[in-house]
Amino acid sequence: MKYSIYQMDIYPGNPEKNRMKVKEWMELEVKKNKPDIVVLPEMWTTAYTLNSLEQVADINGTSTKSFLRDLAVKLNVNIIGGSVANKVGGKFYNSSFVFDRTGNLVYEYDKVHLVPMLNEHNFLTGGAHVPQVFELEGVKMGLIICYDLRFPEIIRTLALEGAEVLHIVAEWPDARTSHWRYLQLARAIENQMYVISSNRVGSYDGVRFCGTSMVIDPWGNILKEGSDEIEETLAIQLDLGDVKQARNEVPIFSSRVPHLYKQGL
Ligand SMILES: O=C(O)CCC(=O)C(=O)O
Repeated sequence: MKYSIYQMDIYPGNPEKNRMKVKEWMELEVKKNKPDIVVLPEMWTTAYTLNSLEQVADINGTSTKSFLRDLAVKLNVNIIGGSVANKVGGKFYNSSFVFDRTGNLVYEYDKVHLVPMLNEHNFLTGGAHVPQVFELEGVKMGLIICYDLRFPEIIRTLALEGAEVLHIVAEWPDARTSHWRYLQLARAIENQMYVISSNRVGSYDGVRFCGTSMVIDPWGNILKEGSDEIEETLAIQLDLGDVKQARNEVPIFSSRVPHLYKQGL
């Protein structure tokens, strides 16, 4: 499975300009590396322009869905569509869309965990459902958004439901780069899954974002790591058979004793 991950800088509050930028990147990238799957970062149409959501957010995901669907079909590529600010029924969500190469919307998810450090509760509504497993190219996968990474229980649930790859789309600030790196490594090792992340670079409103997008294998080996400041593409071919091998050699899933674990945790 070939991946191309876009570690992108984002024009604040300018969906049109960001869509043009992503289109150009994807067209070039598909020509150059022929990926099966491309990955975009969190809130890539607007950045964190929370004060202007009324002006810049998608409505019912309409613009983003038609943009991503068209690209998926035209370029014959699966798209993990990062996330976008999205107004649904008068409320704003941080929403992800995944399209397969035939243009089917195979998954959508609204970020469940809102970030107190960004006062997100004053602007956004948290999603009503934890992430679910979806499939691309016959492989079971999951997707979480940024702060969700701090909640291992939702990722364990994905692994228990068969996910072999976890995607993380993010705008993670450089004030906590070490958390970003170690938490991803821990999630990969404890769930014996690939972790693939796309984090933005650049700055907005006095916050610098740390890039450091990663590809980690089920043993916790870092196969690729982006820089902490420049825009770049991480292109890589993965052998997903490694997941079964890791789970056979260290069989943590059959060693679990869930009847002893506190219910609801
Ligand atoms: O958890 C963190 O430190 C950063 C989270 C965040 O910035 C986000 O979810 O957008």
